[in-house]
Amino acid sequence: MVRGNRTWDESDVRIRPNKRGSRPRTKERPAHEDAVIGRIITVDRGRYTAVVDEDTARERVVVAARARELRRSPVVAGDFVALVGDITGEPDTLARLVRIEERRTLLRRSADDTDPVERVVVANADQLVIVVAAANPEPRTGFIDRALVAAYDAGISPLLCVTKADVKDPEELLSNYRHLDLPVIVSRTAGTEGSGVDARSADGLSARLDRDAVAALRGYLDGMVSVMLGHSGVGKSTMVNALTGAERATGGVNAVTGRGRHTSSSALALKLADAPAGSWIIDTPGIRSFGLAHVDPDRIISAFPDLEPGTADCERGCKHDDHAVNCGVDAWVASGQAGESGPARLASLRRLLGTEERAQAKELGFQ
Ligand SMILES: Nc1nc2c(ncn2[C@@H]2O[C@H](COP(=O)(O)OP(=O)(O)OP(=O)(O)O)[C@@H](O)[C@H]2O)c(=O)[nH]1
Ligand SMILES: [Zn+2]
Repeated sequence: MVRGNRTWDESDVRIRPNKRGSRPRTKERPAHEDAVIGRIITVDRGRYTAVVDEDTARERVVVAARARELRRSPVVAGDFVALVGDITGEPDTLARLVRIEERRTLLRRSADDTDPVERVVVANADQLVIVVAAANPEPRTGFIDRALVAAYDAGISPLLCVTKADVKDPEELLSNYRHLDLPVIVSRTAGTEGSGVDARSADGLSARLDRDAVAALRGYLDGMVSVMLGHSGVGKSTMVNALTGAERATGGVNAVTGRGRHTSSSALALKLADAPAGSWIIDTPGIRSFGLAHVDPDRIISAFPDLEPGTADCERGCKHDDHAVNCGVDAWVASGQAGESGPARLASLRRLLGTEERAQAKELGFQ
C-alpha cells in the first residue's frame, strides 16, 4: 500500500463525494491522491470512526485521528473525509484524516440564541426527524419550531415524529402543525404482542413499538441520510433500534460499532436494515437547547409557511416582530387564514424573532 506523506494543501480541490463514498476522480489530483473517502459514523474523544468501501465486499470500519492542519475544523457524523496511512481497519490501527469533503448540508445550532459559537450537529443529512414525546417528557412547540427553522435554513427536509402516543393523545400538539406541509408520524408501544417490534433503548429498557408506526417512519427513509433530533428520553434510540434491527445486522457497520457499546453522548450513524445503499439514520444525543444565533432573522419567517403569505401586505422592511406596526401577518392570522392554530403559531414566531433583541441586550450588558 502506498502511504501518503504529502501534506495537505489549501489548494486541494474539493470534490463532492458520490453517494457510495468512493474515491473521487478528477484530472487535478488533490494532495493525498492515495486517500480513500470514508463516511464518518461517530466521533469520540478525538477518534473518528469512518466506514470505507461502503456497500462493497471490502466494506470496513476505519478509526482515524485528525491531521494537525485540521485540528480546528469540526468533523462530525455524516461527514465524508479523506483518509491516508493505515486504512486496513485492522484492530489497533489508526488512519490519518487529512481532508473534509465539501458538505451537501450542515445542521448547526448554538447553545442559546445569543451564543456566537456555532456547533455543528451533523453533515450531509437529507432529512431531519424532529422527535418529541406526546408526554414524558412534555412536548414543547418552541423546540419543534426551532428545529424547523434550523432544518429549512440548512436545506434539510423536516419530519415530525411524535412518540409515546400510548401515554397521551398528541392531537392537541399536532393541531399546531396541521397547516404545514410537514409529514407527521405518530408512534406508540404495541397494543398486542404480535403487532410490535422489540426495541431496546440505551437505558437497557425494552419497548415494543407499534409495527405500523415504525413502518410509517421507515417509509420516508429509503436512500436518505436522516437525523433524529430531540430531547433526552423522547425515544430516539428506541426508534433507531427498531429501524436498524441492531441485533439482526451481520458483518456490517452495525455489528462492528456494536450498538451496545455506544454511549448516547455522541451522534452515531447506522445503516438502515433492508434498505437501498445510502440509507442511513443518525441518532444524536438528547439536546437541552437549540440556539439559532446562526440563523439570519429574515429567514426565520420561511419556517412558518402557514404565516408567510401574510407578509405580502407588510410595509417594506417590516420585521414581523412584536414592535412591527401594521404587520400583515397579524391581519392574516386575525382573518383566520392561518387556521385555528394561527395565534399560537404567530406567538411562537414572535418568540423566535425576539431573540435578536435579546442578543443585543446581552451585548449591551442588560442581561
Ligand atoms: N410508553 C412508551 N415508552 C417509550 C416509547 N418509546 C420509547 N419509550 C421509552 O422511553 C425511554 C427513553 O427512550 P430512549 O430511546 O432511550 O430515548 P432517547 O430519546 O434516545 O434518549 P437520549 O438517549 O437520552 O437522548 C425508554 O425507557 C423507552 O423504552 C413509546 O412509544 N411509548
Ligand atoms: Zn410584517
